Amino acid sequence: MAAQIYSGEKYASRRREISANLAKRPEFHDSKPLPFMTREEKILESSRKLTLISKHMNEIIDPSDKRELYHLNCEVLGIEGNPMALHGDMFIPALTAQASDEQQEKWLSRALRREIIGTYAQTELGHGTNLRKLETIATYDVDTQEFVLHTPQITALKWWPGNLGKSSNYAVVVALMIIKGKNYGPQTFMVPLRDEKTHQPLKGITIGDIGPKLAYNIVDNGFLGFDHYRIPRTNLLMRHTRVEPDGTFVKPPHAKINYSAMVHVRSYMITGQAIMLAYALTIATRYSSVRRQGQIDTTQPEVKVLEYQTQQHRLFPSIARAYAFVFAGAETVRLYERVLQEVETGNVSLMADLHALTSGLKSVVTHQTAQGIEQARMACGGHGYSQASYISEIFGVAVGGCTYEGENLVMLQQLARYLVKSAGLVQAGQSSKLGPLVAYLGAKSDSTSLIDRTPTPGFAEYVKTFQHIARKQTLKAAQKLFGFMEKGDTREVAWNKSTVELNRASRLHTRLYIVEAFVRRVEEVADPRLKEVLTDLLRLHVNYELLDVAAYALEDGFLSSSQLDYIREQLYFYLAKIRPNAVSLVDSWEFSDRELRSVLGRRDGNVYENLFAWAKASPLNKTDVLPSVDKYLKPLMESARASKL
Ligand SMILES: CCCCCCCC/C=C\CCCCCCCCCCCCCCCC(=O)SCCNC(=O)CCNC(=O)[C@H](O)C(C)(C)COP(=O)(O)OP(=O)(O)OC[C@H]1O[C@@H](n2cnc3c(N)ncnc32)[C@H](O)[C@@H]1OP(=O)(O)O
Ligand SMILES: Cc1cc2nc3c(=O)[nH]c(=O)nc-3n(C[C@H](O)[C@H](O)[C@H](O)COP(=O)(O)OP(=O)(O)OC[C@H]3O[C@@H](n4cnc5c(N)ncnc54)[C@H](O)[C@@H]3O)c2cc1C
Repeated sequence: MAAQIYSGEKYASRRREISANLAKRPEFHDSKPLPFMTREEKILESSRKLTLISKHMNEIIDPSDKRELYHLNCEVLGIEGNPMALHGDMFIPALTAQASDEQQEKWLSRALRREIIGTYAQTELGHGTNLRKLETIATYDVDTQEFVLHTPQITALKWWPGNLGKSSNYAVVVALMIIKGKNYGPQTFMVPLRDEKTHQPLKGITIGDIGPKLAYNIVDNGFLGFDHYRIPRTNLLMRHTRVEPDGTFVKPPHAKINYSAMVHVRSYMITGQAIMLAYALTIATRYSSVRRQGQIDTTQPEVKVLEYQTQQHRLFPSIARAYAFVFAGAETVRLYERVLQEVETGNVSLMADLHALTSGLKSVVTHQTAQGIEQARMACGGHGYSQASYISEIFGVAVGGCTYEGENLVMLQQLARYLVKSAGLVQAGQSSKLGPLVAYLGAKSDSTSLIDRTPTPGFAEYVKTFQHIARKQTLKAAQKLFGFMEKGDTREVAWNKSTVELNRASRLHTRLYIVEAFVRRVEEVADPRLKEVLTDLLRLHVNYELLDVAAYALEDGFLSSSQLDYIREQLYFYLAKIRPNAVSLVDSWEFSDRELRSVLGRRDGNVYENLFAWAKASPLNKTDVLPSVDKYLKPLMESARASKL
């Protein structure tokens, strides 16, 4: 099963080897539990481990293999980030996709060797979503052939970029490019921020950390201001866009080609989110198979809480989602890598499809992941609320994905633009021009779903029902938009009046894609035992997901209420059928205890002993009487007693 999850036996077994190797190297382990450390201690600890990784990586992994590096990072550094997180996730991808060969020679090679540390500085105090209104300006000075970076007002301060505050000495900075008074929109520049030897900020640079956040606190998200700060013309990233010495602007082959670092993260983060959801579910499912509370049969001993149907309903559909997301994530990564290669040859035709797909997936997956993690926490009762479970940290890191790389409701609208265009083609009788991801929009629906009309309905019946729902909602939302425009609204106003419905269409389209990705993967499985378990999980998934969106199919009679009852019964049947495999389904992700960092979710199942040992190790328990008691509480109680006398 691990080979299914990790897209092949090779990587699945490499993960095991890497974990086994690290188990023998205590210097790579957390020196104490992360929840017992201050933010400064965590950053120090993470930097210590980063240095070790840098020194010894070649002994443990193949450093050219992104997935091996990712696993090493998960084991050693964990999810709370590290001082070079953005260096790998965005700085290097931005240089790879946007720097010219010459620029790569100069900077990328140094970045890969970690001679310099970089980040991606785009968001500002006043603007994150609307990139066309960023306020940092890069004005071209033809005389000196330099760009002058400037922060004209407080809202123009870069704000949020990860590792900008304290760790990075370079950044790929996004600024509005002005040449001879003309605004050429957001462009990307390579900008030195700190002296390479002293790490002191360079003259003209104001820089620092933005303070603690909900989670992800090992990362020093930062602020940055420029005071007429000059960089050479050749620091504009010029793989696709160019500015000649005389200020002539050479357009790229696609207007949004500079957004590639964002598309990179959106493509990869689907897998990252699946893994974080699986972390929380591993913890909650293991714990639920140890925790005994209450009886189902009063003549029998107390049961494991996992026997309760409500507990199964709380956890198992999310287990199915974690599988669905990791399968969909593998597809997006493949598409991203393909588009990256095609863009190199000048073919930008798939950029719009990739943008639409990743915009929808990042939004739906992050939202459902956060929901699933929070349910996993509640499934652990009181102990879920303790940081010993580590679920609160997993939640905090994962839920950040709803905001970063494009706020979810905004990104759903990006997909909606693509869907509306496709609906326009259908309306114009040009369905043959629809791309493969939206071809279903041009197909005709059956009048009713055939679910429950055959003894064991195949997945095709479910897919058709999801297609019907997504198609209906897309065409309806597009119709709403076109209707407002026909009545005289501008497109923008009409769009704003239709966005709730448009975003619903985007969600339904994306959920259909996720179901289809799951079906595609299960159909490929050759081993009959694996296929059976995954088929059960997929059946749980399609029934759960369909129930969740059934209103759309009920309202036009595509599904009847008796079919709905059938779907509900199927759901309950598969909850019970999956129960014996539940722990194996989470164990198959093969997370080591080190990687999980959860006292509650350890493989040994010795929950109570582990919790007690953890509590005893809490810094508050170093002494029996705290200084705060000596200083305040004792005098308070004493004075209360004295006044009573
Ligand atoms: C199998 C398991 C193995 C595990 C394997 C793991 C392997 C891991 C390996 C490597 C790991 C590497 C990554 C791991 C990542 C995981 C964790 C990551 C943690 C990261 C930490 C946090 C990072 C956060 C960083 C940031 O947040 S950076 C800032 C991000 N900011 C945004 O996203 C801003 C959002 N706004 C926008 O994007 C844009 O403004 C907008 C909303 C898209 C609008 O733009 P604009 O105004 O310019 O355009 P529009 O007018 O709306 O549209 C015009 C047309 O342009 C099209 N368009 C827009 N964007 C694109 C695009 N990118 N591509 C193509 N086309 C685009 C748009 O569709 C319009 O088209 P039209 O035809 O409709 O006109
Ligand atoms: C953990 C974390 C890490 C980050 N790392 C980085 C980084 O490394 N580099 C970087 O540059 N940035 C980074 N960011 C910033 C992040 O990318 C932005 O916060 C994000 O893109 C959202 O933009 P915003 O903050 O401007 O939200 P806003 O756009 O202000 O969103 C506020 C509300 O307005 C709504 N809204 C905005 N525009 C529209 C619209 N057109 N239609 C309808 N509703 C709208 C949103 O839906 C939301 O409800 C990070 C953020 C976080 C949380």
